[in-house]
Amino acid sequence: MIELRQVSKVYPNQTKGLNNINLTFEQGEFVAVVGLSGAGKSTLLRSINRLHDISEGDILINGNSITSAEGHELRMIRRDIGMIFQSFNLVKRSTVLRNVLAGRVGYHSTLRTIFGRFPKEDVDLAFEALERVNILEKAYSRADQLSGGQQQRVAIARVLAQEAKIILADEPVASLDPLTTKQVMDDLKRINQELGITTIVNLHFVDLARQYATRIVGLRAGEVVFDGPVAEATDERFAEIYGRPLLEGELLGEVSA
Ligand SMILES: Nc1ncnc2c1ncn2[C@@H]1O[C@H](COP(=O)(O)OP(=O)(O)OP(=O)(O)O)[C@@H](O)[C@H]1O
Repeated sequence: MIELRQVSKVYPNQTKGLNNINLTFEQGEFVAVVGLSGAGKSTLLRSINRLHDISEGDILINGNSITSAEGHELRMIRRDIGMIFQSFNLVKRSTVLRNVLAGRVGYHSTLRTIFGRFPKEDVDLAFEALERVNILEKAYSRADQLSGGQQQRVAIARVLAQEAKIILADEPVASLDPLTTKQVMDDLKRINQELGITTIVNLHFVDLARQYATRIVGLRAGEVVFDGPVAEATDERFAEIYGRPLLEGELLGEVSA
């Protein structure tokens, strides 16, 4: 479970990224966070795994405060949280397998991982993860030889190899075409259902959020302005969230197979 209690984030230049956020995410939920550019979606995700510090409030991961954790405790909490970024964040000149094995670094000493000496169980986990996202045959390809969609699936496999219990995906499909978008979103959804990994996805496209999530959180100017099931997330409600009717470009249209 993830709990945000009265969380605010003020950037050093005084911009308010989040304003008194109270949210609870149960284990196994698939939640889409939507809102216009600058609404605070990235700030929210980055706060959850403490990629940056919050200014006020507390964030609890399975009852443990990540806000006040340090050293070993912080590393242990972070090990359970996998991040997926719009830009994939792979080591482009390394093989796919090496990139997936990077998900295991939190389990070993730095020295061991610098020399790339991962135990066989880790390699088995990495192959299993690649199989789950259907790119097993790319294991020995260089990451930069893969298409954008395949690279994003490597990033998902890395999180699986990490054995993360929470996936935070920050605009994971923003640089992908509609077909690849569907494949990546399908992977995320399948993993959520099969493994019960709590998944929080920032999405720009409202339709995509409605298609994949079970719950939608709407942000505006750093505040939660909608939190409910997909069925309640109508165009009218989104018009309220956005402060104006939806534009064509904010609706992707149904992504079909
Ligand atoms: N490093 C930073 N320094 C100062 N202000 C920032 C920083 N990062 C984000 N902000 C500001 O915080 C607010 C929330 O930004 P955030 O990136 O979280 O929004 P977002 O909903 O993810 O938007 P986008 O889709 O454009 O990334 C915005 O006003 C933004 O300009």
